[in-house]
Amino acid sequence: MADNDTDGRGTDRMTDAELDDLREEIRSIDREIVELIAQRTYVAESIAAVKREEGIPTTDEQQEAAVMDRAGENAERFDVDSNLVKAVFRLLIELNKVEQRESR
Ligand SMILES: O=C(O)C(=O)C[C@]1(C(=O)O)C=C[C@@H](O)C=C1
Repeated sequence: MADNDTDGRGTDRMTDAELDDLREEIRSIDREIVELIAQRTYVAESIAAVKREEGIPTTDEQQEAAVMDRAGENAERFDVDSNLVKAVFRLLIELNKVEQRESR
């Protein structure tokens, strides 16, 4: 970052340190997100195994609708854009469906 610390109080260095800390926080959150996605995928693999044994189809539209409803409710609870959160969950469901189909 350019050194434009004109007030002589080290503001720039402070800002850099603050940004580093915040980005470290994001890095740690990103890792947790991927860990949770992996956990969700493992559980879905167990669900897929049960479905296979029982001869139940991979896709359960009612369950998908319940997941999407919950995503919307949780987004509102945490004050984030519910359409964007639902788009993320749509991708998570698709990820599981691809994996479930591949393991059939
Ligand atoms: O709950 C299930 O039956 C799942 O297989 C999990 C899941 C999901 O990712 O939430 C995936 C596919 C189904 O269509 C519905 C939901």
